[in-house]
Amino acid sequence: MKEHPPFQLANNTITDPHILAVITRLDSTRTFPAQGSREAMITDPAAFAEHGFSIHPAQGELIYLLCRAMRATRVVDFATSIGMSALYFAAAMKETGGQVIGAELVPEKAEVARRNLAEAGLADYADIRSGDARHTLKDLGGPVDFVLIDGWPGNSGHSLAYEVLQVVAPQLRVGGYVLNDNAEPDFISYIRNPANSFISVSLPIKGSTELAVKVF
Ligand SMILES: C[S@@+](CC[C@H](N)C(=O)[O-])C[C@H]1O[C@@H](n2cnc3c(N)ncnc32)[C@H](O)[C@@H]1O
Repeated sequence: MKEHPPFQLANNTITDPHILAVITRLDSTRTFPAQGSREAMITDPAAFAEHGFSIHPAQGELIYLLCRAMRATRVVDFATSIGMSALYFAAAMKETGGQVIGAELVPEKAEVARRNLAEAGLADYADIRSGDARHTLKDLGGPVDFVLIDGWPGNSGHSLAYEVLQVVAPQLRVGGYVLNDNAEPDFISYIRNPANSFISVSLPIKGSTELAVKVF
């Protein structure tokens, strides 16, 4: 996993000191598992409960800015892990009066995420669902404005990113965004095929970050 410049408070997106304190703590305490652990990641995500694998600040700020720009009120965080991406989403939801729906398979991680959101004063703006996202995200309660697909190695023919996209894309409104970390090949070929109702760009953030918008 690539290192990135330390988190800086140079931008003017999130200014609440409680939220920034939690983001800064999570960013400065990242841990990375040993190389070659992909097999174990597929078979036992719980073995990685100590590792956040969190999005980088530039991705978080982009999420925050776009959610504010579109006045998003129902957004999805797959997956939540210990809550870094959920913090950026929930910070935006605090301003728009909305809610982030998070999905996390490992219960200990979901609990840590809830604690981090509470410490940031954002508990009221987040619904973190424990369990397999392919089930917990089936009913999002209405049209969704923004989805993060920050996945995990899958154990079937398709990546988890692709499979979760199939669950959430029908619930995304036209004009809604999908942001993807990890660039899973089957996900990328699906989202870049205009017949699938998306147009998409690859942004040079953390290697490559795919940003797509649903156009019909
Ligand atoms: C890359 S991390 C997410 C990081 C998070 N977005 C952040 O910024 O902190 C991927 C997470 O997916 C979780 N996961 C793996 N399989 C899952 C599944 N089927 N449903 C929900 N979460 C899953 C893992 O436990 C891991 O915490």
